[in-house]
Amino acid sequence: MTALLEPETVQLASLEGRSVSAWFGDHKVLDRVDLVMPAGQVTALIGPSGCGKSTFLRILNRMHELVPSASLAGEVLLDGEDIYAPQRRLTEARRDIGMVFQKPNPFPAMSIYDNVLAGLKLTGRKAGRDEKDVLVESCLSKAGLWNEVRTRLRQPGGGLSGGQQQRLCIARSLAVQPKVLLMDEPCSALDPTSTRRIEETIHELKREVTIVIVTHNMQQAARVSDVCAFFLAEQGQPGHIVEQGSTQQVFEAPEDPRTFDYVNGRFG
Ligand SMILES: Nc1ncnc2c1ncn2[C@@H]1O[C@H](COP(=O)(O)OP(=O)(O)OP(=O)(O)O)[C@@H](O)[C@H]1O
Repeated sequence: MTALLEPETVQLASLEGRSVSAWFGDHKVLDRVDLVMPAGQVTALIGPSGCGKSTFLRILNRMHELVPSASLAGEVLLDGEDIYAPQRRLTEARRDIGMVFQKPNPFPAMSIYDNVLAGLKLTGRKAGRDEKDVLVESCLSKAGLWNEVRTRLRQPGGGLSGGQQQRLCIARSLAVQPKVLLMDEPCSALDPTSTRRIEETIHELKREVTIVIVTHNMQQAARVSDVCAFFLAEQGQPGHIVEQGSTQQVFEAPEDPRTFDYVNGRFG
């Protein structure tokens, strides 16, 4: 059996969208998006509501195709390999590229311990009790939750606070050892203290997993990300990237006046 846990093994991977377009039926919502999300860095996707950030994020781990009317064009390269290539399995992309959603979604009646391990069944990996214990502790520690739950691992995940539930969901994502973690507004349902805890967790995690985060919070994008992409959908046009670059450049010296206006809160 493959060792379940190799704490010293860091698999940093880059993700790249190449000329990604997306449709719902005949409504085109993204137009030829090119974006490199560098290995071991945090990439923030920002932009007004409806400009296609979440759609782009869902394309990155093949969730977009779950919507019956949805289609797409372009490529998504994980370390240079197209996740949409015919020989690549859907489950492979979902294992390599995890997702944390806006609303924390642990299995509420399942124990904290079992919540962390919930994804393992999907990947078909088997583990003994000791191995599971090590994995649960490791993932909860990485998600910044271990000290708060170590004495109540058998209690239901639904009994945790919203912020703790979100960190539990991060731990659950980490248990299958993804190469990339996608986060779709992970703090929007949380209070400021829980938000800061998640942001600290993101800082810690980027040492071992590439992170892509959608956020409406400009301060958060500036605090957590290394790279930033500004999406916009103008006057019924499909969403596209207006500007991308280092977060410092996008926030402090944007080239496009629309970026300047957006990051300074002038619209959206
Ligand atoms: N399941 C769906 N069916 C049809 N249209 C959809 C669906 N999901 C999103 N859309 C449309 O696609 C466009 C992009 O939506 P998307 O949610 O990706 O934008 P967003 O930038 O993430 O918005 P927000 O910041 O509000 O979450 C919008 O016009 C939206 O109405």
